[in-house]
Formats: sequence, structure tokens, C-alpha cells
Amino acid sequence: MHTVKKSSLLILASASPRRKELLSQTGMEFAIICSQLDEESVQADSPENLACALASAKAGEVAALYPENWILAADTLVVKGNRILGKPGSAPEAASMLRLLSGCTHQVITGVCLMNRIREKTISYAVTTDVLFKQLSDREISWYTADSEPYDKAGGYAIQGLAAHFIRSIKGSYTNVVGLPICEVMETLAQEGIRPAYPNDQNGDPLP
Ligand SMILES: Cc1cn([C@H]2C[C@H](O)[C@@H](COP(=O)(O)OP(=O)(O)OP(=O)(O)O)O2)c(=O)[nH]c1=O
Repeated sequence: MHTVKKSSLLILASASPRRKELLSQTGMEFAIICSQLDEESVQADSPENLACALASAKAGEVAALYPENWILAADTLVVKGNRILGKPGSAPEAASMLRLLSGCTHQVITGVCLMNRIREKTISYAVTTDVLFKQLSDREISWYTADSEPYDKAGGYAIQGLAAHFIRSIKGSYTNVVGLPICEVMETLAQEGIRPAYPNDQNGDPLP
């Protein structure tokens, strides 16, 4: 059983090292409790609703254990046309995902959920980023799938890693592709009065 310090108001319900790093960069203090959600058990009528439903289910699991804390959870989906690409389980699967993304634009959708059980509050939304891949050669695909990078990432690539070689442009939030849309998340947290301990400005108001 994990213990959460009382002073740790916010809990990030995620095992993703990328989400931990992104939220840490903001200066926010938080604890981490991972959800054990079986993602296959969640269904929805659109990728945006699925991303939100998955984020809400992850937050809900942890909120049941820590009803007084604010719980932040997210789920990132890679969507190409009518296909949702999960994490590849093998090199051939990763290669076939990359062939599908090669030379085209796809969407990365991250569902975000902020939940507090005691306050009966749930805020959930999805943020979408368009990502354009250059045309990939078989050699580039073999090179990339020989690395460990694709295998714990939705869509089989990491924009923040070696796959930066492949990405011509993006439209929208970069941090959303990495797993947590920081600008939107910080606005949502601030709406609930949850802020990092920033220094004050001349009027005594916290920055930014
Ligand atoms: C597209 C893309 C995804 N990803 C990662 C972000 C997420 O960690 C992962 C998508 O899987 P998720 O199921 O969203 O998250 P997770 O299983 O890693 O962690 P948890 O459910 O505990 O929060 O893919 C990148 O790191 N870079 C990228 O460019």
C-alpha cells in the first residue's frame, strides 16, 4: 500500500515517466499512485470520448482510495483515420504502425481527468494535436524498431526521442503528444486553486 503525505494535495494517477517529468517541470508538487485499469474494459463512441473515459476511469480508481485528494489522470491515443493505435507488442507490429503513419498526418488525442471524490468534482476533456510524419524508408523503420523506444508508446513512437527524426511538423500542443497537455492542465488546476509554489509578483500575487 502506498502512503501519500497529507501535504501532497495532488496525485498523478500514472505510471508514465513522461507524465511525471512533464508535471515536475511545472514546479507542481504531487505524489504518484498508479491505477491498475484494464484499458480493454473501457469503450466509447469516439476517440475523444474514449480518451476521456480512460482518463476518468484511471482517476476514479485512485480517487476511490484517496477521496480527499485531487487526482489527475490522462490517456493518450494515436488515431489514423478510423484506427486507434495502441502500444505495439512486437517489432513487426511497430513496423506496421510506422508504415501506416509514414508520409501522412495523424491525430494524437490525450484525455485528461481531474477528480476529487469528497468535493464530487470531475473535470474531463480531450486535447488533439495533428502530427505529420515524413515518408519513412524500410531502412529507417528497421532502425527505429530495433530500439526499445517504440514499445511502451501509443502509436509505436516517441516524439521526444529518436522518432523526432521522422516528424516534419505538428499543429497543436507538443506536450499533449508526449502524454500531458501542460498548458491546459495548468489552467484546469489553477481553476481549482491548485498551483505550484511560484514566487510572488510585486503585488504579492503568485506568478504566472
Ligand atoms: C505518441 C507518443 C506517446 N507517448 C506515450 C505517452 C504515454 O505514456 C503512452 C500512451 O499510453 P497511456 O495508456 O496513455 O499511458 P501509460 O500506459 O504509459 O501510463 P498510465 O496509463 O499509467 O498513465 O505513450 C510518448 O511518450 N511519446 C509520443 O510521442
